[in-house]
Amino acid sequence: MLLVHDLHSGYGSGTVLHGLSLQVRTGQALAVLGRNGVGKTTLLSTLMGLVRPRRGSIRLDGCELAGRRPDQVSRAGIALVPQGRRIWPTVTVHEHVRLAVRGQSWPIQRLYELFPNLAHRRHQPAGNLSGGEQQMLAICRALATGPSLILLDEPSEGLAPGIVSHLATAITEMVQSGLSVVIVEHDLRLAYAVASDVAVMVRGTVVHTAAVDEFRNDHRRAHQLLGLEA
Ligand SMILES: Nc1ncnc2c1ncn2[C@@H]1O[C@H](COP(=O)(O)OP(=O)(O)OP(=O)(O)O)[C@@H](O)[C@H]1O
Repeated sequence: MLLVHDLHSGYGSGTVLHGLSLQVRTGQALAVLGRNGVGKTTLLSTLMGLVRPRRGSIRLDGCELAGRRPDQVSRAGIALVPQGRRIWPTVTVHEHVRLAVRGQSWPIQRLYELFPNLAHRRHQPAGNLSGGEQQMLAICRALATGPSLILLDEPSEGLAPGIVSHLATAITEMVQSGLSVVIVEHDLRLAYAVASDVAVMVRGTVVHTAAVDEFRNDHRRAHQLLGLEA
């Protein structure tokens, strides 16, 4: 279980997260929603150790991670799939996966079963893949590190709707296998398809949490918090 309590972080003299708290149960997918600039990416960067928290606690299965370096956070079981994917265009699919593999929880064969397109294109440079395949590769590479919690930052960005539904299937399979997921996503169809719960951020803190079914039927509240049409 991930337990985040009273988290404060930011850049330089600016504070972005103001006492944020949330929790993610083992095997749960939580969608973090919010308008542009409320601090969703900063939250994921802080959980991963890329931005140092100024105060607060990040506990994964009882282990305190606040203040740890990204490599320590990774070894403790958290993996980040960053916005923009950050794959290496000239490196083959298989090398991406092989270089990341750690431990036994997601052996390469199992990863290729989850993403058959990548298996077919394993010997091609990642730059030849479509945007959707590159996103799958970024997820595959994160899974290869053997995490218990995966952080997904806007995985649907720039992808066609058909590809997003493939992505939803893959993420759902990951959750069903026991992985915990935090997904930051503007595409509410994807967020609702994969997550059981939502946490809504406003100005650097979580102001509302709910089960997905409850939230998606509460149009008024979604409108207020996310600026959607009622
Ligand atoms: N590297 C950085 N240095 C300084 N300020 C930053 C940096 N990254 C983000 N910020 C600022 O932190 C605030 C929160 O940004 P963040 O990207 O976390 O929000 P977000 O909710 O993920 O937004 P979006 O939905 O547009 O991706 C913004 O005011 C942004 O300008």
